[in-house]
Amino acid sequence: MSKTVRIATRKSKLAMWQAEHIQARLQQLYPELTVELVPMSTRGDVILDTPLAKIGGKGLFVKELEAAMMEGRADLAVHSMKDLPVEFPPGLELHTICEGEDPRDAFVSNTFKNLDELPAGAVVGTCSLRRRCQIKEAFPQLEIKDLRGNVQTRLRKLDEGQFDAIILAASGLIRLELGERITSFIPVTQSLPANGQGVLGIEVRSDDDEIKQLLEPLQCQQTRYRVLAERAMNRRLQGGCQVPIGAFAEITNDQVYLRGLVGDPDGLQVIRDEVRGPVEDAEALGITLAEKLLAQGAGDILAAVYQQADE
Ligand SMILES: NCc1[nH]cc(CCC(=O)O)c1CC(=O)O
Repeated sequence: MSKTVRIATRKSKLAMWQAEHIQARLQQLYPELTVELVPMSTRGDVILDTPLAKIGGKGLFVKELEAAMMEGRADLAVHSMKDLPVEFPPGLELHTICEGEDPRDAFVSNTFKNLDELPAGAVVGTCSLRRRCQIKEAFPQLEIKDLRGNVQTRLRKLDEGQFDAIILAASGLIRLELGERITSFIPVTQSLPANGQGVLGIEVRSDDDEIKQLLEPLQCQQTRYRVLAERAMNRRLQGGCQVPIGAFAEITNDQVYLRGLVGDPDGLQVIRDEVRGPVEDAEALGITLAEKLLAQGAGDILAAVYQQADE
């Protein structure tokens, strides 16, 4: 039997690394299989000059990959869980949650050691409303400027002197073997990560039992609980991927410790709360936390953010 499995992926270096990582794991598990990559560009890769928060739109980075799967040009798609919309189109589903990389945000600078060291007026690059909100809340004297592009482009802009520091997901840098560029890891108490940060998810056709079977050994149960709790919170808040929402679940001894945050992009109003409970209740805990946040006004904050993005 010489079956071919095709992996749909974006063309960025990080996306390619992630797809190649899954390709290598499948190849190792099933030497008789031919595993191929199907690289493609998405709308999110093409529109590079507009802040992501403005173009918003759910699934900016996944629509083309999903079309390829629906049309049978690919069998699976590897995604950063963080960039995935909360819902999937009919006929497709998130099947595999792989083991996660470090979930924290990374502080990257050629001059300063961490956020606390930055002088007033220093310019920090990020286009994440979640990062912006938390930095502005704790350090209102800093200036936040939009920073777009793939990881390499962002580092180049820092090195050219356009920013005093930039914030990136640690996981992306580590995967690209750029871990030495991480000046310091930002504690989750200072920057609560995005839901699913550092985790790879694999999307497949719902009716493709053969592919699901092949992917089973790549599942990580601990990470699945984490992702279940975090995504349930986001879903209940109706948050897309470009919103100032933080969600981070730690799993220890079959217990979930889920922390959540909703704030406005300038960090003027930030709501935090947390819940704990057994892993079997991961999803319910996410919903409970979302409702606690909504009860404290998270809905109004998010509505204002969405309205601004539409203008
Ligand atoms: N939004 C872009 C994005 N999507 C996934 C990652 C890498 C981190 C991950 O695996 O979650 C990044 C880069 C970043 O946030 O710095």
